[in-house]
Amino acid sequence: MNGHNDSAVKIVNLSKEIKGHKILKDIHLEISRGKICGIVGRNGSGKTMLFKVIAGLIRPTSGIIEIFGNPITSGKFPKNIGLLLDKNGLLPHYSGLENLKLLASINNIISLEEIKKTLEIVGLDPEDKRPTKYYSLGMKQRLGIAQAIMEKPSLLILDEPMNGLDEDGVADIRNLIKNLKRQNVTILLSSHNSEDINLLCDEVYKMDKGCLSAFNNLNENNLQKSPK
Ligand SMILES: Nc1ncnc2c1ncn2[C@@H]1O[C@H](COP(=O)(O)OP(=O)(O)OP(=O)(O)O)[C@@H](O)[C@H]1O
Repeated sequence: MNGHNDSAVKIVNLSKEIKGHKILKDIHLEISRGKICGIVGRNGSGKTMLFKVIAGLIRPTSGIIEIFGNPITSGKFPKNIGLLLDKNGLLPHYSGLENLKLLASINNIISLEEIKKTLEIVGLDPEDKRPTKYYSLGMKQRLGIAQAIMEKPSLLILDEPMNGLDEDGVADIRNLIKNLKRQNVTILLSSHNSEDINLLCDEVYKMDKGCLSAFNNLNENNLQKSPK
């Protein structure tokens, strides 16, 4: 294996402009297979946009993105990427299990047993028949994470995975992320919590007004949410 084959994510000269507004500016990023890469940055700095472009949900204005050596084609969501975004698009009138069954039917590569097992892994009861509209924020977040990991992606993108979770929830998800790393899953995650970033990430980048740079100076001041 040469170095190139160890690259999980390779981004060169990536920019995204919407209506004259530069949202991502000349981004370069390379993540090796099996690493956890953290992205920090203020609200509105462009983290979510970067994740959407990497996942092929939004077409970049210019630049190259390769996932495990394959160029991303926008409009096609790659099967080896699991994605958790801040809005998780759950169907409110269906149970957690029904939501996942419906999503799993798109690719049809996992069994009902595997779906139920994933719900247990994230701490939800597969037999819970309540519609997700009655779920707490933390339960919805757990279900979103289950959706992202259920098909065992090689690259997992987690936008603020700890959002809405209580202390036990945060501990559960941290353990889950560490376990996935042991299985050589490459993880890209954003967080406003310096402890999560410190504990979990092998490398950290900071997004600032659409520019991405290496970041080594982790403290609360640098991770503040937004200018007040
Ligand atoms: N579809 C769109 N059209 C126009 N502007 C957009 C669009 N989507 C995002 N933006 C803008 O791009 C910028 C980056 O947004 P993004 O959601 O990526 O920030 P973020 O770093 O993820 O913030 P947060 O920490 O709040 O999640 C913001 O100024 C936002 O208003």
